[in-house]
Amino acid sequence: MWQLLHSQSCHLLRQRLTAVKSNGHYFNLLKSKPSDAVKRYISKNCSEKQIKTLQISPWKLCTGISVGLGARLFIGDTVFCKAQTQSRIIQRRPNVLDDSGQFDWKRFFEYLKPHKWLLVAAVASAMAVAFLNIYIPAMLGVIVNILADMRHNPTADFIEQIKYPALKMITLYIGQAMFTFFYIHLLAQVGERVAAQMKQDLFVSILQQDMAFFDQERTGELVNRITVDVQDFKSSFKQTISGGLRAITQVVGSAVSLLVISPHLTGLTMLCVPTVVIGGTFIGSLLRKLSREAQAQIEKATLVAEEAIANMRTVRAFAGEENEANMFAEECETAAHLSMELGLGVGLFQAGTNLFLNGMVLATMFLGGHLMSTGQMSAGDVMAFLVNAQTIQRSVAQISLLFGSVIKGLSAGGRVFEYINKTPKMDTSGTKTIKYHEFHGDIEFKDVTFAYPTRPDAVVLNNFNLKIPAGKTVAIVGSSGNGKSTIAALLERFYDVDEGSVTIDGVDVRDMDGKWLRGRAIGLISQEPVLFATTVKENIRYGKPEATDQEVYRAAQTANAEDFIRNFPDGYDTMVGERGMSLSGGQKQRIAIARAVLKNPPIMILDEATSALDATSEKVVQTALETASKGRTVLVIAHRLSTVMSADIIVVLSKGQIVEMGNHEQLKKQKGHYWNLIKQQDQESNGRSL
Ligand SMILES: Nc1ncnc2c1ncn2[C@@H]1O[C@H](COP(=O)(O)OP(=O)(O)OP(=O)(O)O)[C@@H](O)[C@H]1O
Repeated sequence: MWQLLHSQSCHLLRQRLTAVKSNGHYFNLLKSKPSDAVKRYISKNCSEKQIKTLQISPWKLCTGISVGLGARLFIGDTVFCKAQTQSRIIQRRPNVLDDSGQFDWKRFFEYLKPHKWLLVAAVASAMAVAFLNIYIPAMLGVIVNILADMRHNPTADFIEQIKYPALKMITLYIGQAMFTFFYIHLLAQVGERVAAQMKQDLFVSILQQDMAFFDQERTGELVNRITVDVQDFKSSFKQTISGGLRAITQVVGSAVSLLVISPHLTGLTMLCVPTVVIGGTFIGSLLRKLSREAQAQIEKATLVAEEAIANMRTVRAFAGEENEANMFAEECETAAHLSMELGLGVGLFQAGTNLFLNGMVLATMFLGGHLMSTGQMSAGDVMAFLVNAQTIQRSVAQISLLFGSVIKGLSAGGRVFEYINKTPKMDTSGTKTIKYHEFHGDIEFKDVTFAYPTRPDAVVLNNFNLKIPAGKTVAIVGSSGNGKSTIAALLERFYDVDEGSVTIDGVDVRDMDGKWLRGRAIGLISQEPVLFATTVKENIRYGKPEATDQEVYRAAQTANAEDFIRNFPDGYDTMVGERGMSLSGGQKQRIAIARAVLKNPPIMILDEATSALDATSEKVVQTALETASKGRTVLVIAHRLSTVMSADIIVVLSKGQIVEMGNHEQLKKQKGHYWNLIKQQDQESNGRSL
């Protein structure tokens, strides 16, 4: 036991030590005083509260489980914001333990509302079982009294006396079995329906969030909420209603029975109830906090594994398997410790409760025996009292067991509701569309100033102005990180400009119906075409779900993809693998072009569409792009200048500002920025060929 206490306390200490890890150096509170560098690190990175936490003496932490657990529960989480050893994990959303994940009771009842009658039936059945469980001891008491009478009066007709109570008892047992079946079956229906609805709403809510939301959230974290958290919540809900409600009813009902049987004995029992309630509520709130931490840590471990598996090629290419395994092990270890702390807390609580209740049973027997000896109670009464008291004991033990599950369920539910209730910051109420025959495709960026929401201080475009005439191809070039892709993102309205406007045919994109803008008006082909793990045909059809097979084939022809698709044994029904893994870069890109062409958008954005390809594939894809772009307004974002020479207008961008503009010949003559970029790229490619 002491070892366990010691390991818990040491673990607390270790967590505090990791909090002060600076550039790979640990400041060991046990052994040394902090160096100046560490002091500087602490004062820069930790709040006053955290510094106080770090200054806790190790001996105080090691003075036993109450202090250890208490310290962990009260001050543990303040350390967590910096308590990371892997830079990848530090990037995690910082407010995972804040109040935004509070359980939304109102919303929860809204989910229950459509199934209220099923729920009422389930609850009624559970209550019926509880009442039968309360009534059965009384009947047992009657039977025991008959048996006891038989000893004193052996001539009485036993069968006659026992017949009705025994029949009643059988009926009670059958009733109990039936209602047990009903409440389990009905509850499963309510739980599954509510969970399915919550999952769907959560997914829809996530899909509607701004791009800024996805810039800071991690895929694994979001997937966890849809799967693990909803599942945990559902299990907890079912257990609470079935076990918890039944147990509470049994406690109340049995307590009433006890009162009827013997107020004296019951008085003794009731004396202890307030202590249980107050103690339970207090410890419950502490354990809930600990459970949230443990869950967050488990999720973190999952994220590490998920990221490594999703990027297996990169991991293998950098021989990073061991590193990933170590990182995962470290996160798992921390998660296991937190869960053990939770288990310890729940265990202590449950053990304490059981001990307390067993003590009560002993006291009851002692006092009951005394009342029997003075003739105030019969043997049947004492028997009924004991069975009732045991029902209470079992029920309370069950409640304390459910405790952990309720805590887990509430925090999982809180995390689900946090995202279900999250409203996107961007205003998506715009409804304007432009009729196809009125659509020209004149694009204008007017006095645009923009910084990404996740980095509001880094202004990417400052007072930026650009007109893209309808039907022309405008290429934006410039060195890396200058804001080229940002221009495309603003035209697609992935983000809203901070100042100024982006218009298409004079209509502000903020006033447009976003679905129409991205689904119909603009086709985007980016550097890394993302394909879904389905057939070639379905991937192309993603551009226009209602497209016929003939339309899909025509789009593939335009994208120069028909030949290679037909050469696959399964043709258009070939499965492309996860993210299109079983296709070459050039093939993936041409399928992406076909997908964009299928929706026949008047505007096309080609964002570094060929930059990930080798020279041969680039030529094939470039030809496909030229065919696909005919008759449309095209915005080309390019790093490689060889792909933009035929553009009508070439815009040279530097630090978010236009520094040169004209066609290839004009800019070449000017011998300015464009000329320098060409020379620079020539040198780079010569260097590469050498
Ligand atoms: N989602 C984002 N959140 C925050 N900052 C971003 C985001 N995307 C880009 N940035 C930053 O905005 C600036 C402009 O990026 P952008 O992608 O527009 O450059 P680019 O000219 O297209 O670069 P490249 O040629 O390398 O693709 C960069 O400093 C980049 O770090």
